[in-house]
Amino acid sequence: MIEGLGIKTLDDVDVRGKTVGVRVDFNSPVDPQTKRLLDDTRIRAHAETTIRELVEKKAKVVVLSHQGRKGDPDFTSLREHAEVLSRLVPARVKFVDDIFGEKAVKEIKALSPGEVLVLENVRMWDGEAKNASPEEHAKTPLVQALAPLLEVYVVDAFSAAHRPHASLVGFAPVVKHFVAGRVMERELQALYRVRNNPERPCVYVIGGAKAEDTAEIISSVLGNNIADKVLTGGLAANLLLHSSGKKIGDVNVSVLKEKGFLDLEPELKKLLDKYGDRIVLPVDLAVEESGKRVEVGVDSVPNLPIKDIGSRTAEEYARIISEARTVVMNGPMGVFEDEKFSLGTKKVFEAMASSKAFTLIGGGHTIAAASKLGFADKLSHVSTGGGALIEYLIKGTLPVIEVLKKYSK
Ligand SMILES: Nc1ncnc2c1ncn2[C@@H]1O[C@H](COP(=O)(O)OP(=O)(O)O)[C@@H](O)[C@H]1O
Ligand SMILES: O=C(OP(=O)(O)O)[C@H](O)COP(=O)(O)O
Repeated sequence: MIEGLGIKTLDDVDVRGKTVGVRVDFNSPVDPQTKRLLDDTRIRAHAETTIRELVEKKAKVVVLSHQGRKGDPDFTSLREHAEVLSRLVPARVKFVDDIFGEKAVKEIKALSPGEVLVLENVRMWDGEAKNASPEEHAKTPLVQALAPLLEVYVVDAFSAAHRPHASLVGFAPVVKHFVAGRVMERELQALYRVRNNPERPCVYVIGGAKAEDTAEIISSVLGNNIADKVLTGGLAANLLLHSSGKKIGDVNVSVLKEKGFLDLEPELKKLLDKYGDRIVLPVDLAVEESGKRVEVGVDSVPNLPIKDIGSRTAEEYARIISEARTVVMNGPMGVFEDEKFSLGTKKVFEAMASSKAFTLIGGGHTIAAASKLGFADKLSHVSTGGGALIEYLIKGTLPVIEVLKKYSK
C-alpha cells in the first residue's frame, strides 16, 4: 500500500504463475529519420524494477506502452524497445506486431512463467488516446479482448498518468487486481512527500523555457501553503521581472511575446502583489555580449539576450536552498547547454546535493542538465515525469492516480 494514498502495489498481490498486464511508459526520444531510439532511460526504469520483479516472481508478463503520437515523427513501433528490454531483464522477451487481435491473444496464451511479451504501440489503435472514464474504456475492444486473459493489471507509467487513456485506466473495473508498479510507487511516494506534506522550509525552484505553467505552479504551491518560497530562473524569471516593471531589453521582451507569455502578465502581477518576497526574483543576470558572459544588475539590463541568472542571485539561491528541508526543481536556471551559462543551474544543483533536504527534480532538460553537470545521482529523487510532474505539482493529483485510488484491489 502506498501510504497516504491507499493505493495497492505489487506487495499486495501474488503474481506467481499469473498472466500480468503491465502498462509502462517506454515513450522515448526517437531519431526522426532512422526511427532508432536515442535514449533508453525510461525503458531501463521499468526494466530494472517492475518488469524484473515480475520475471523473478515467475509471472507471465504482457507489456503495453505507447510511443509518440499518431502523425508525429516519433510515432513508431515498439519492436526496438522490446530488443532493448531483452538486454535489461534476465528473461526471454518476445515482441508481437499486434495489440489485441488474434496474433496478440495467441502469443499471450503461449507465454510461460518468467517470460515477457511486448505488444505493439497501443496508440496504433485509435481508441487508445481518448480521454474517458474507466467504465467507458472498459467497453472498448482492447479491454474486452485482453481483460479475460489478465489476472493482474499493473500501472507503472507515472509519466503518462495525466492521460486517462484506455490502457491506463480501462482495465480497472474489469480485472481482479489493479495495482501500482514500482516506478509509479516510488514517484508517488516522492511526490506526496514534496506536494502534500513537505518538511519545512520547502523551496520550489522554477526555471526553463515553458513559462506557460509558471503562474499555475506558483499559484498552487504558494496558495495552498505548500512552498515557503519559489526561486525563479530561465524565461519564468524574465517574465516575472518584466511583469514587475523591470526593463529587461527589447530582445528578451520579443522572446516572451513570440511565445505568447506576455498574456500571462496580469495573472503574474497579481501573484507578485499577493505573495511579495515569497516569489524570489533574480537580482542579477548574465547576458551574452559578443559570445561572452557579462553579468548585469536587474536595474540595468542592456538589449542583449539573457542566458542565465547572475552570480549574486545564484549565491542567494544556494543560501536559501541550504536552509531548506524540501527542494523541488523543474526547469534549468539558464541555457546550461552552453558552459558559460551553466553557472546558475550548477550552483542550484550543488546546493541541493549538499543540503540535508529531500530533493526532487523533474523535466527532460532538467534531468539532462543534472546528468551533464554530474548531479543526477546526488539528489533524493529524479522523476521520470515531464507533463505529468507539472500537472501533479499544480493539482496535487492526476487522473490515473485517482483511478488507482478508487480501484486498488
Ligand atoms: N534565459 C533563458 N533563455 C532561453 N532559454 C532558456 C533560458 N533559461 C533556460 N533556457 C532553456 O530552457 C530549456 C529547458 O526548459 P524546459 O523545457 O522548460 O525544461 P524541462 O524539459 O526540464 O521541463 C533549456 O534548453 C534551456 O536552454
Ligand atoms: O513523454 C510523455 O510526456 P512528457 O514528455 O511530458 O514527459 C508521456 O509519455 C506522455 O506522452 P503524451 O504527451 O504524448 O501523452
